[in-house]
Amino acid sequence: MVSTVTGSQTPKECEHEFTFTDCMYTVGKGEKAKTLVSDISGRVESGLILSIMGPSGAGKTVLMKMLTLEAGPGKAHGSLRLDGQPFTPALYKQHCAFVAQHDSHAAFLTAREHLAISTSLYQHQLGPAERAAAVDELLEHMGLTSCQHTRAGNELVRGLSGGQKRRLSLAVALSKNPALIFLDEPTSGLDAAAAASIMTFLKESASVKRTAILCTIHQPSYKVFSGFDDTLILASGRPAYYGPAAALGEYCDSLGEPVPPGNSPAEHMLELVNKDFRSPEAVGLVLDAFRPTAGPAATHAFSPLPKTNQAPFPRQTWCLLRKLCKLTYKDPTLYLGRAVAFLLANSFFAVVYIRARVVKQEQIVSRMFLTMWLVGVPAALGVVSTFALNGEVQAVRREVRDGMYHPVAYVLAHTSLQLPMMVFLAISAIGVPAYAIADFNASNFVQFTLVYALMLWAFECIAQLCSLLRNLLLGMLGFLNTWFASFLFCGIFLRKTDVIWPFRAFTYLLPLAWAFPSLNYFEFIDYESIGGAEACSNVTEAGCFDVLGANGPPFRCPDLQPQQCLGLTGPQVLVSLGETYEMIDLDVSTAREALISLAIAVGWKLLYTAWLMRQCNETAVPSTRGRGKSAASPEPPARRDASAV
Ligand SMILES: Nc1ncnc2c1ncn2[C@@H]1O[C@H](COP(=O)(O)OP(=O)(O)OP(=O)(O)O)[C@@H](O)[C@H]1O
Repeated sequence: MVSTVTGSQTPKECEHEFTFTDCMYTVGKGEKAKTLVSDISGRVESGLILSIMGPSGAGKTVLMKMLTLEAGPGKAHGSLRLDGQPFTPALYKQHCAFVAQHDSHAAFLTAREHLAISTSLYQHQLGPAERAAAVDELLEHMGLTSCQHTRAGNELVRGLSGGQKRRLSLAVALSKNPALIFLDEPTSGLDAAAAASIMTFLKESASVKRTAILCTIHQPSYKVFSGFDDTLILASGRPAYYGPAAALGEYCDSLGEPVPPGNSPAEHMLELVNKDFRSPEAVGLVLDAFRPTAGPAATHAFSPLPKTNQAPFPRQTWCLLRKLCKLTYKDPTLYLGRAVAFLLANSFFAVVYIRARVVKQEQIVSRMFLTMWLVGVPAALGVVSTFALNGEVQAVRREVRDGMYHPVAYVLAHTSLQLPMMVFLAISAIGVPAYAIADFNASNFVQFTLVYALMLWAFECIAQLCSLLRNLLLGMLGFLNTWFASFLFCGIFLRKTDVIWPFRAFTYLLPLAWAFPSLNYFEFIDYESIGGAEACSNVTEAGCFDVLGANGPPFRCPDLQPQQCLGLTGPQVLVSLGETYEMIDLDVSTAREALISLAIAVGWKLLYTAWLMRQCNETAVPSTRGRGKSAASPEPPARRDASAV
């Protein structure tokens, strides 16, 4: 049995301190309730690194999520305090930063550009020269000066190495000057040398920047482990050791399990508590031997937490807009690549329907269907946005939680760029295919383009909404299904009135049904003389298709088959088509339809914004209820001292 440890004297004065006491996390209810972590306590202060280690399934991720106030499926209990104050989402936002296990940099921005953006948001009070100096200092501090102009890269684009990316993530976090940084597995996926170099930079950041660092780590090498000040080892959700990393070897001795020569204490201890290597009873003995130590009753004196103000809202929007513009220029995925894809796809359809380029009776229906393909196919390619934005939104959620900017600033910046890009995409989609190849009526080019751009924007907003689904595949399927519903219920295949409820809602809420009538109107309305089928000349003589009286609407002879003659002028054609395809209408109010399209797009955008804000604000503060008397005013635990074991 290991003796109870009195612990070293916690410094009575320190800059900042984060404590977590008596932490417990449970999922499920009643008989199915399961405790994932329990009885976990620890503390970390400025300048020190606390590592949370444990074999796979020990509860590191659960604990890290709980400490960073991330909402999860279960209930968190315990007391978290920063400088003695209850740890709230607001305190987290102001004074903490999180470095996720998977870096989420914009692949096409360089290390310097990433830091320039984070610095101008976090340190907005500095002038341009001071900010540039701050970026230089961060680059130098994290050893990134030599690769400052290298883009971050991703699986497809070469860029920074894994270790450099991790250091860039740390540098971005440091640009906030946080009191506390949480790191999730900072060395995972790195080779031994890169992991050791990360450790060096972490130590330096803690001591030079006076940051408290708390990180989870799976299996540290000796070099990495020796960089930690304190360590908390978990197994089966319980603490197996908490104290100075340097004292772990002695603790193993006291357990009667000395560290074998050539092994690191961390490696040895992790084997002692790993159920894959030892029996549950043997692991249980190690866990039972651990005695948590009560903290000293002394009150601490802390330096005041720095006053951090988020950049003013217009500045946030402006910085994000600049970042997004830069990305649009450098990253072809989102817009430039799609513009080319639209051009190629629509050119294909224009060539397939090449005979319809001559406006004559036999080709009018083909021309209408060509319009449908020119509209429908690029709309479906909005799925690319769901894919691209799913990655981006993960970074946005994290940055918003870390207080870099407000989610509405991001939505505004994104929308300000998105709107002109929709016009650009519309021109790419129809410019050459519709007007050069298919010879559409150019007199309404501007109106046609604007309605088309509005329709694309509505789909873009739907794609954005789908990108919020955490499962990318479900997001993409969600978008494609919505697009398909829009296509099916656009009014060509089914009359609105024939669609049963609740499916009829699709005919009102989705964009194609509102864009298609206007686009056909703009294409056909100005044709003054349409040649073709012989029947048409007879028809004219018979008086059909004439304007009734002076101002009446055009009409078609009741006994005339549409395939014989659809009309000699654009308005007549619109009337004829409208008899078969209900949504085509000579009397369509294009302004009204455009406003409805706009309202649909704005509706989807508002839905997206609300959901994004909800995701960004999903936090869970552990409750202290139901944890007994000690939980009401828990004391932070004392660090174990090497000499005390
Ligand atoms: N939502 C949940 N419902 C039920 N059990 C869960 C849930 N989340 C996690 N667990 C369980 O809690 C335990 C701890 O999981 P956690 O992900 O924290 O482990 P870990 O230490 O981070 O492991 P690794 O290093 O492999 O990531 C595991 O046994 C896991 O199966």
